[in-house]
Amino acid sequence: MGAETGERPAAVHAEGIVKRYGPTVALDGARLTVRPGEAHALVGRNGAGKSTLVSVLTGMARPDAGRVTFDGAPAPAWGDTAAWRRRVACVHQRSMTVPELTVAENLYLGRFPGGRTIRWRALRERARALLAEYGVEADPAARIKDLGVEQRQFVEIARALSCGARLLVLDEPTARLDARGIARLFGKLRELRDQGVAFLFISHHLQEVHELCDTVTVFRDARHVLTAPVPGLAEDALVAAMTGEEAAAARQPRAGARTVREAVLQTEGLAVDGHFAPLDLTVRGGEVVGLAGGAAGGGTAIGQTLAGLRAPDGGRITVCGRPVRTGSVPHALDAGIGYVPEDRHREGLVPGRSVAENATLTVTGRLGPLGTVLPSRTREFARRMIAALDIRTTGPGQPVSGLSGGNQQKVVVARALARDPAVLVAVRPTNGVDVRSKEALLGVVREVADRGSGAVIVSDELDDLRICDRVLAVFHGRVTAEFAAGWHDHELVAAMEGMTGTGGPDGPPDTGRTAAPDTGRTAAPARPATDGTEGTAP
Ligand SMILES: Nc1ncnc2c1ncn2[C@@H]1O[C@H](COP(=O)(O)OP(=O)(O)OP(=O)(O)O)[C@@H](O)[C@H]1O
Repeated sequence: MGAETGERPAAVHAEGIVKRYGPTVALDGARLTVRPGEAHALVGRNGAGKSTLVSVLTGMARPDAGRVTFDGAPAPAWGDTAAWRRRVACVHQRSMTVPELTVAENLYLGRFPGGRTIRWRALRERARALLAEYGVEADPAARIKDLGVEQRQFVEIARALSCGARLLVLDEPTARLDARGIARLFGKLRELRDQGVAFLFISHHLQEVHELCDTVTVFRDARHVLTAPVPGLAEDALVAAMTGEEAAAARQPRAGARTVREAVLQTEGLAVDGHFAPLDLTVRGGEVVGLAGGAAGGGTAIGQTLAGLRAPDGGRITVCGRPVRTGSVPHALDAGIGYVPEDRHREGLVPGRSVAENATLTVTGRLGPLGTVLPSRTREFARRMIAALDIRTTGPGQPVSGLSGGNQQKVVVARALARDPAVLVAVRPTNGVDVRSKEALLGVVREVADRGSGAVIVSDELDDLRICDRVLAVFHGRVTAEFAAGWHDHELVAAMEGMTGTGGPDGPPDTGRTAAPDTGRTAAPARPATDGTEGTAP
């Protein structure tokens, strides 16, 4: 924001922050300064201390040492929640709304106007006015659980800012949004910034940092290592600061020529009304197949149906030629389908259990004993996975609740691999995982296929799809095009958004994530898929 705000005290300034969790030093003398009206990114590898700093800056965690000021004034007293809320607003990695309550109730949770007697009609009217003030389209009477991720986040932003704060902290807000949702979120953030709101934005998507932020701070191993203006900062330099290594050439495993074996997974006419049309899919051993599409495209529902979490309205699934009873998680598991869910919090982990236990528990084993897996094998498998997936933990015995978000996601992937699945079905497997760990994780998926299993990756992340031998674009629940390895980003992005067979040869620059829909792209023609099983790139 330049000279006019340069003299003003920082929106938030933190220095010398130390935070320990038992033997883990989550922050070690960390510092950060966000200027008024600034869009400031905070990046770093999984476990670098970003979310811990967010907790300290929002009054949710008490640092062991250090100082925080807002607008030059000392941070509120520990425990004075209302005072913290007036200083800083926060949208967390995990939704802090109450799903069963209405939008209006959530907006005024813990601060119902009018004292003890709640006047519901007046509350809804107030909520309506508040939502309108922040340009949020949501019905105050709707239950939060019936809203999409994006609307829920906007409600959280409105709630957070309505307490008077001029500083908004967003911890991985784009992790569960598709390209259109991200474009709308960024539009809203830019509007808020024009009104003088500063924000601290945490993301593993470096192109989002470039798109939205003026300044970036890098944390590594619990410490501040760099603060620099975003324009002119090369991505290599940013990654080097995050990893402490010289930037390596892209090591992303890519699909290549492979031995493709017999079919490990087949679906015939598999369909869920309102989610996806009859799907005939064949995945062979040695093959990684991508289902490319945004969150609402139907890919997630396909993944859930394959995993037995959803009962299909029609169709069959076979694994290695044997029929699988659909709509049953135990049968899918027994048949050899390993599953990485999109939402690690809801479908993923048992927080109180250790990394080793979680890595070997099956979904159905959640409440029961560890089944046939012996503890020593459990630990051994966990050790191998900790190394292969680069999980930052004090050891296999650490409870997963003590792991950072990205490291928890890696445990979910480890668990899906524990049973040596015939086919691995992974929905957005690198969600929340840092740039370097992403390479390791995708490399592991590639190896699983190279050893003879099949894999299906459901994602709209181009990096996830790059390791696939072929990619089927899914739009509005239908496979609309098929691409062999070697596709161009712009043609796949266009197909994911339902644009098949339009435009000319030039596309938007490759960004790694599907571009927002308003980037003015033109797409190369994609060949429409026939049955979703065979095909070549256009
Ligand atoms: N409640 C907790 N108990 C024990 N250890 C914790 C707890 N919260 C965080 N840690 C540890 O502190 C370190 C920093 O974690 P933090 O969540 O701040 O990382 P992060 O940079 O946000 O990572 P990610 O990108 O994966 O979200 C990690 O080693 C983590 O295991």
